[in-house]
Amino acid sequence: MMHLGLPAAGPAPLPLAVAVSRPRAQQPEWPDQAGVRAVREALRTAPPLVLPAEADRLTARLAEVARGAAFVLQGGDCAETFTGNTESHLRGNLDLLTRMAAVLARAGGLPVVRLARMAGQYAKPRSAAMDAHGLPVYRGDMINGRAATPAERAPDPDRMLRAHAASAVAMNFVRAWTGGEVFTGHEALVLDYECALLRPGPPGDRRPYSGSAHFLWIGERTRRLDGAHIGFAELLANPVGVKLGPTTTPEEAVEYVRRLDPDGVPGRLTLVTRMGHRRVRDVLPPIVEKVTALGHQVVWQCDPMHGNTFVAPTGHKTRRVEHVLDELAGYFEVHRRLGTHPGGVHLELTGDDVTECLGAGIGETDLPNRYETACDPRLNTRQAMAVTARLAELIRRAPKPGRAACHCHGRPDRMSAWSLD
Ligand SMILES: O=C[C@H](O)[C@H](O)COP(=O)(O)O
Ligand SMILES: C=C(OP(=O)(O)O)C(=O)O
Ligand SMILES: [Mn+2]
Repeated sequence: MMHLGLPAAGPAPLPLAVAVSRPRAQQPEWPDQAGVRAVREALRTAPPLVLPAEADRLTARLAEVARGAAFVLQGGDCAETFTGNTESHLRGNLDLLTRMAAVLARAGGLPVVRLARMAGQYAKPRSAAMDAHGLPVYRGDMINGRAATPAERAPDPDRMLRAHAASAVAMNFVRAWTGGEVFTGHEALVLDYECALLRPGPPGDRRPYSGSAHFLWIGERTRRLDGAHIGFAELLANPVGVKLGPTTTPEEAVEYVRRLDPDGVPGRLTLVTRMGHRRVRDVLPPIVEKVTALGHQVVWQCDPMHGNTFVAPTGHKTRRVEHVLDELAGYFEVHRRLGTHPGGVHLELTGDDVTECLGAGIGETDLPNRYETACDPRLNTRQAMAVTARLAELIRRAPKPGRAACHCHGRPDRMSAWSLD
């Protein structure tokens, strides 16, 4: 791995058991501990879904993004489901991601790294523990069922095995359909699952690799610095991300960089900012400035979805495309002003013809027509392509790295006019 010339290899990582014994937010209350132990054992010996060398390849691709020579497009369902793990759904989402990447690659004259929220996005952090019926909330197919009955909502550890199997099927399809160069990622949420899927790297490596995905991120609800999720992410050899919501302070952001990228490996850490369209222009600049001053080559990525969710009068959780576009514009404005690379975006979208977000032909009265998401509202194809067109404009207008006054990145050594990978 390439290092930045920061102090060489930091302190040895903590033992896994110590790291994940810290406060564990958003974990299922499994009723059956013997069942959990048996599942963990089965996952420990199961084939991993991805291999260490693939994760290293992604780190190298993200290092290109970090230094301004590429762009990363991450997208897919908010929550995958077992019944939705079909050929047409996977193909629709992958094809949409590929179409979008092609437009962005042409606009920017830069390679676009495709990172699918797929083959593992089966667990959800929730705002409330109980739903309107007084039942435990749905937390993703890896944990419990969506139907509003006590039996379905009871956490079932066997679902972790089903999630692994469904992810393997999806991963097989991703590899076959795309020819192998689309990477996958999901939120590292359920620690019983993620810890059991850790695998050793090459001899001599101090850090284990995740066998569950190429890229894992820590969510806004589980990112406390003294918590188990950040402890887990610190240990990994894979590239990792952390979601930063509008309450993040610049000092906290710096601490994430120190903790999650102790060795200064370009592309190791992605900071996923999801500030909301109203806050992004105020909250993002001091964070970017303070992190930039540290000298690490992180990837900046904008998630313009999660800060822009509201409930429509119909009762549907939704998002307006215009708010998504505004947050993206704010993100580009901030990075352009500060001379940093707006390295990527992270979107919830689907190739299915859903009516979950507002805009591009979908109004409030259309929401009930095909509102199919298991959790958050996704952009449909038309909406995602509208976002892509706007992104293409923003990318075209952004100063090209190496030509602009970009004080944190070296000159890119690889500028391809048309490339998806
Ligand atoms: O995907 C993100 C979160 O899991 C989701 O927004 C939480 O939804 P909730 O606020 O309805 O619990
Ligand atoms: C839970 C998610 O986002 P956040 O942690 O930013 O709320 C998500 O990406 O689905
Ligand atoms: Mn979501």
